[in-house]
Amino acid sequence: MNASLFHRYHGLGNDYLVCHQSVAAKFTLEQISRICDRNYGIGSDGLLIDIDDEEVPRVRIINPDGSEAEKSGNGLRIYARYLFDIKRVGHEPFLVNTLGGQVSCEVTEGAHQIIVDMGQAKFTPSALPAHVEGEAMLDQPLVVGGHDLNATLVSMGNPHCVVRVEKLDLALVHQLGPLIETLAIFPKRTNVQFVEVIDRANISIGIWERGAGYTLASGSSSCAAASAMRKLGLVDDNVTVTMPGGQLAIAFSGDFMVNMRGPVQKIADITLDADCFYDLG
Ligand SMILES: N[C@@H](CCC[C@H](N)C(=O)O)C(=O)O
Repeated sequence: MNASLFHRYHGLGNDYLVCHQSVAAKFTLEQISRICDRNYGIGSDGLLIDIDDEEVPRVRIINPDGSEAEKSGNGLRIYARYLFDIKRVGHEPFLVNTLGGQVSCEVTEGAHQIIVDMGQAKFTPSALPAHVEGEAMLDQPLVVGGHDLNATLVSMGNPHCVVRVEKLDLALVHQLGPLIETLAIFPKRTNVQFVEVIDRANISIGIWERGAGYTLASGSSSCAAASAMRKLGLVDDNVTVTMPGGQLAIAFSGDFMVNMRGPVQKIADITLDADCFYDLG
């Protein structure tokens, strides 16, 4: 196994590097942050580490700031495509373990469309976790940076704060996203979505990701935003989520079981040069 081989993929412009656990083991978290840096490293919205010595494939999801995420929707679609590319799976559905629970994946349409059963959306604040009283926070007032917002808290295995707006303004996502991510009520920080409901089958979202910042798309964010709007009764069971990077199809069944379908493309295999860390000491 090449000591520094990375595989680069994107899902709607949310890009990840994938590497085997033996490659990741060579690097500190500071070095992984450097690898994800867009100016001083290869650049990516995170690193997916393939753990292949267990019965069920497992993926670890490292954000560009070195923190570890429990789950990632685009990350899971990309990991599924990677497993298909290295011929560990075929077109049959298969399981993947994450810190945020087990999911089922299926690689379809010549490997360009991936379906993931993302598990259940949960609304109890303790699931995120969030220091909020009550069984759920649904479209409740939240004042941030002098703005009166309405927020719904959702866990998809990872934490999400979904802000419903009349008109989506991406400048506000950049401005308030980092403030919401680090509010004291979220001890593990949170991902943030601003959501405009277009109609009962369409929503439009802007995303601020925990540990990564502004991203063009996010799978777990799409699931969380659609779940929040479904819980509020504003959308039906099939929802198209439009993001700056493109669209994902979200479908609900049972008690908020969430299915996600969307594309993945491979970009490159990349060999890292050790000189990348020369100035890190
Ligand atoms: N891009 C992802 C989410 C990645 C994890 C997130 N930053 C977190 O810390 O929870 C997605 O597509 O879901």
